Amino acid sequence: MIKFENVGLRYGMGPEVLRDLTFEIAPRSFQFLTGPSGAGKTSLMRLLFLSLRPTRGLITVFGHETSRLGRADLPQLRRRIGVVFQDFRLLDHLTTYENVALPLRVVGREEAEYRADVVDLLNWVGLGERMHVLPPVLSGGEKQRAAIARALITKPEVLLADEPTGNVDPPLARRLLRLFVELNRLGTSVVIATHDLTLMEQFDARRMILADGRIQIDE
Ligand SMILES: Nc1ncnc2c1ncn2[C@@H]1O[C@H](COP(=O)(O)OP(=O)(O)OP(=O)(O)O)[C@@H](O)[C@H]1O
Repeated sequence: MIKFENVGLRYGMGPEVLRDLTFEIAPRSFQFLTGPSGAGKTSLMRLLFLSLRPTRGLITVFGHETSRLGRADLPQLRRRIGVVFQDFRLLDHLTTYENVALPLRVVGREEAEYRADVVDLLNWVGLGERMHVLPPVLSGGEKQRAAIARALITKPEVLLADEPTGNVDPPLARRLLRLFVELNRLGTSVVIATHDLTLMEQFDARRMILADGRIQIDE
């Protein structure tokens, strides 16, 4: 569903930070993306989300070779990919409920039609009681779960999460992992970028390991 062939990336005139990446993200698959700090995990996540273009090689997303796509084609493909950013990116003037509902609102859906789905999802991530508060009042773990719910509300085919357990304590990290595993069982492909070894030890999944700009895959 996402395919990289000999992909390379450099920023400006700098050295290549990613080199010769060839791999696939299969439908319904689960993988950890790992590697030392600065190895390029965030850069690779941005390539997967089409917010960066590779400097060489081919990236094919849902059957579309991305170098042939114009800017106007990207939003439609991106809607099929959910992303949880390291810094959550919640809007502080909207409630938790409104933040999660936002991706539906921006595509013109009526609230009456989606309200129950948003409430169900908030309950699923354990934020049912917190849906009417503003993000500044949420704890780090609650913000994380709100960001996950917002990424999932459009029922994406792939979920990308960058260090989703970076700001939470170990019991909550385990809970978030269970949430991702459950999501994967329901059919979504999951890519979790993390350097948290304890997290990876809790679930036997494919590991994509970045080092010196190259990728090694442990199936
Ligand atoms: N916008 C940018 N401009 C120039 N260089 C960048 C930019 N973003 C990242 N880099 C460089 O690319 C390399 C990979 O960075 P990236 O943030 O992708 O790594 P990472 O594995 O996510 O690191 P961390 O685990 O510390 O978040 C680093 O050498 C970084 O300095």
